[in-house]
Amino acid sequence: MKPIIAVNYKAYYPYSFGENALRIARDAKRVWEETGVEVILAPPFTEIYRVLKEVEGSGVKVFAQHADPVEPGAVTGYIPVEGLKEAGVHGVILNHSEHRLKIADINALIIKARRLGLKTLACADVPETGAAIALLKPDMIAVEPPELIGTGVSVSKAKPEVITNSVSMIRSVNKEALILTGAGITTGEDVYQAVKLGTIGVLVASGIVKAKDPYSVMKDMALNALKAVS
Ligand SMILES: O=C(CO)COP(=O)(O)O
Repeated sequence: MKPIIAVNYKAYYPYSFGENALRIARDAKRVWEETGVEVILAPPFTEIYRVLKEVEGSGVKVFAQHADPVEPGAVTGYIPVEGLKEAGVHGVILNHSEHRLKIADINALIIKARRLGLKTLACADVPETGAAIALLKPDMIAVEPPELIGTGVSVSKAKPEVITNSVSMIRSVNKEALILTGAGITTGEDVYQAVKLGTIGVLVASGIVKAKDPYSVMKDMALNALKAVS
């Protein structure tokens, strides 16, 4: 199975927006072409259109960072899944630590996304909630300890047991979901360890988005992920 490098742009300024958002998209396309690794980009809502145009025709997938648990209609400022589908994204991140949702809403959003043909990447803070969310059958689950997010101290090195426990707890209730991890991932070595510990890839933000050269970081991560699965 192909490893996955998912890039959450978050809303870093100026890194996540405008020309910088496009640069990361071009870099991701290059990494996909050169390695064949599955690359997922989750830009801010405002950048979805141009990022999608930039990666068109390549294997790079574009996800939204969030969807609101609302029906389309008089819901000013909210983003229903239907709107994301119309924007052309391939999938959506749900329940990121910085944008949490109630379990009932995660369930309803996963069901709706599936009906509309969108993939779901649901996040969890600890292995136990990862397993609870696994019962809802998202396509992917990323367990990210919040205390390590944005620190540059990787879950792979600081809390490898979070990864191994996530894999065993999630697999006890769901055999299919692709399991990712994240938080503090900055190097190829972090990715190598995450995959060796049983995941199929990583969800990364600052280590790529704020890097001087996002291409070389992504490429190194992709090559290490491939080395770990071989
Ligand atoms: O929250 C994250 C990805 O969704 C992880 O963030 P960092 O990669 O910046 O630690």
